[in-house]
Amino acid sequence: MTKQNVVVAETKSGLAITVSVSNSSSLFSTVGHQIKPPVVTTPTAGGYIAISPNKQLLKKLETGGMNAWVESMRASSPTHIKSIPTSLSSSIQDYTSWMHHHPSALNMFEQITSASKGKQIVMFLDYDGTLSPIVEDPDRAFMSEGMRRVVKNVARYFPTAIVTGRCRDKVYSFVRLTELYYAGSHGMDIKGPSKSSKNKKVYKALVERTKSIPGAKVENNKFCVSVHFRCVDEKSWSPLADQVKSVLKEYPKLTLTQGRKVLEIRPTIKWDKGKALEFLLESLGFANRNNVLPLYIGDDRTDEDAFKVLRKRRQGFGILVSKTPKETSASYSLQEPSEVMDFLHRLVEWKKVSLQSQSRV
Ligand SMILES: O=P(O)(O)OC[C@H]1O[C@H](O[C@H]2O[C@H](CO)[C@@H](O)[C@H](O)[C@H]2O)[C@H](O)[C@@H](O)[C@@H]1O
Repeated sequence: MTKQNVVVAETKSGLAITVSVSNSSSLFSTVGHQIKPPVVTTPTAGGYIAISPNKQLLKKLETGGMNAWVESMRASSPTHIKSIPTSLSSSIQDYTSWMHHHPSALNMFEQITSASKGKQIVMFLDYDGTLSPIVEDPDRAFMSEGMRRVVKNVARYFPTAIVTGRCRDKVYSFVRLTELYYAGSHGMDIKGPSKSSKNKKVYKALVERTKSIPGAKVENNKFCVSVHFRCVDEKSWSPLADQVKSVLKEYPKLTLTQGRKVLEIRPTIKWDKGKALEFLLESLGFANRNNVLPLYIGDDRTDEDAFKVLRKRRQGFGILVSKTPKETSASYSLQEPSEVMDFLHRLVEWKKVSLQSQSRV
């Protein structure tokens, strides 16, 4: 059984979460940043929410169902949303119905702020596709100065955390705001008993086996590895999946998830963005308080784990960033990062005004 010690520590760049996995065979075990003595938390049972789709994906790989696998890659890519209907009128109908169930957070702004009366808003923000636009080169997914300013302001009024699939250092190099909390690698930092270099081996193996596929890009996220296929010709998706499969076979402790034109290879541990959200709430002293309103804004499948947690807790709101209808557990939607920026800006202005009126009373 894998035992996880979760450590929370203040660092210059925010809050470091370290999950120490004492199972020596676990993948990507490496030394995290452990500043305070460990607060031992055994993540509760209930399982790793992303496990069933992962199992399905792996099964597809094992059974050689390459077509199904490539279908799955297509389905995870916004330009291949299966539900896009062929006729314009049914498309409009679907969109209208989806918006009815997931109205724009900008239009629902008053409802959101009135739900926060007497409560502390805690803001959780995904990075890619939420604070920065999706771009071809993952190393150039920069955040605009305007977005940085507004996030800085949000953090002046509300505890604010970035929860990302990226490694913490990398996302910090993009965001560069010391006043935020950062939860990297889908909310986990893993500390193992030894300075294992398995993650580097997996990274190198993936680089080696995908180098003949034009456009494929492998990114080392410290505890996870991303294989990007945004710039890969669709004809090569199947051979690319084949190569990823061959690496996965050598590391049975690895699991596979999908993001936006990205295959994500990560350790199988009971940790995801939902658990990270709960852990952050607890660490900030907000766990069992009903005077807290968590808001989580994200665009990716991995953000669904956090949306589900908020639904389950019947607390706060998940806001999905998407231009197209998608199955989601989020309550509200925003179309793109520029709308995220507007929403955050309005929130800051609303808070300023409410603080001013409180001080007049
Ligand atoms: O949790 P997130 O902050 O949303 O990070 C998830 C993955 O985001 C990055 O990939 C995505 O954005 C890239 C840059 O815009 C884009 O090129 C790629 O197609 C997207 O999937 C990041 O590079 C991954 O490592 C993260 O896991």
